[in-house]
Amino acid sequence: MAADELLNSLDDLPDADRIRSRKLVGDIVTIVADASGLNDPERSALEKRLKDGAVSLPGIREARVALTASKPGRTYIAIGSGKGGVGKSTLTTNLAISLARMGRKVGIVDADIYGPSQPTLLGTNEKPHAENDKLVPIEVQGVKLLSVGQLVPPGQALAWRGPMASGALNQLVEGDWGDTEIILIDLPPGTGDVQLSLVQKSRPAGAVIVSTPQDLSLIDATRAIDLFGKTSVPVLGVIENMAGYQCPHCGESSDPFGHGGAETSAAKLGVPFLGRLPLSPSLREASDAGRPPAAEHGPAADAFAALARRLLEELEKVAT
Ligand SMILES: Nc1ncnc2c1ncn2[C@@H]1O[C@H](COP(=O)(O)OP(=O)(O)OP(=O)(O)O)[C@@H](O)[C@H]1O
Repeated sequence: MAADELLNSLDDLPDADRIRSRKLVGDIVTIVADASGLNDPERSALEKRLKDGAVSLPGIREARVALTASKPGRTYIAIGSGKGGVGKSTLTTNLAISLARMGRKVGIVDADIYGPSQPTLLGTNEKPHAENDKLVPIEVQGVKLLSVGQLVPPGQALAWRGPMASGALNQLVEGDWGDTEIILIDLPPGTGDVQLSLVQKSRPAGAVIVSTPQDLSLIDATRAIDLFGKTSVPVLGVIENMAGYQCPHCGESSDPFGHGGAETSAAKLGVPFLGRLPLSPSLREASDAGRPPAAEHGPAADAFAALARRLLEELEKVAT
């Protein structure tokens, strides 16, 4: 059966009126469905009916279902990576600031128990306080922040085991976020239980995967894409970081981690490519000093703004 015909046959499913978009890559279908007005058990039942219905059609081996409208008016976006050190936290900070500069009310949940770096990246050591048993995010550089790094001394979160880490991370997600519209969740690198539980609890509208261009990082990024697929969270796109290096002295360009690998992998996996950022010593220096380039003017701020715009474009596709 042709792909179009196959997608049209989804219209015969019992919950077809809730389907907002569908996409077929090979024999895997991704369905975005509107779950507004449903409580948690009803949402789970809808998800199951759509999945079961879709895989009962000939030609569909796997169905990934993303439900929208989990928390009205607020959108969570998970920022993940298969491995550490690829620049996930740096991108989260700067994307958040770019989105805030576009007029959005933005928050960051720094859930990276292995290296909560948002306070450093945003140049703050202010601690949040609690009100009515909820943590109240601090406000810094135009964004709100709750970080695991604000709750424990440096290095201590590492010792947390699954349920303890998940409990603490939920407190961050369920903080008193007020009128915040978009919350970026800086996930711990990798695809283990802590990530899985956090994604299941916060039910992000979508996920962004950060990868460097080289093979090993891409294999891990593919695992991260898989984690979101299994939890029915649409991947909004892949960002390639540390792609290409221009020597500040001689001006010659080189590709220490290869070039274009993340874009090729994204195309193969049928997920959008949001863009790339070069390896830039000035970005690292500014980040270490708590001066996110997205808050300033210049090519780096423009590059982050372009990524943020692409992110919003992809978000609109899954949210409508
Ligand atoms: N494009 C870039 N050019 C140069 N340095 C970068 C770039 N992106 C990130 N870095 C630097 O790489 C280091 C790791 O970045 P970051 O902490 O954002 O990665 P991460 O993926 O969040 O790692 P982890 O999850 O292990 O904390 C930092 O020192 C950061 O300043």
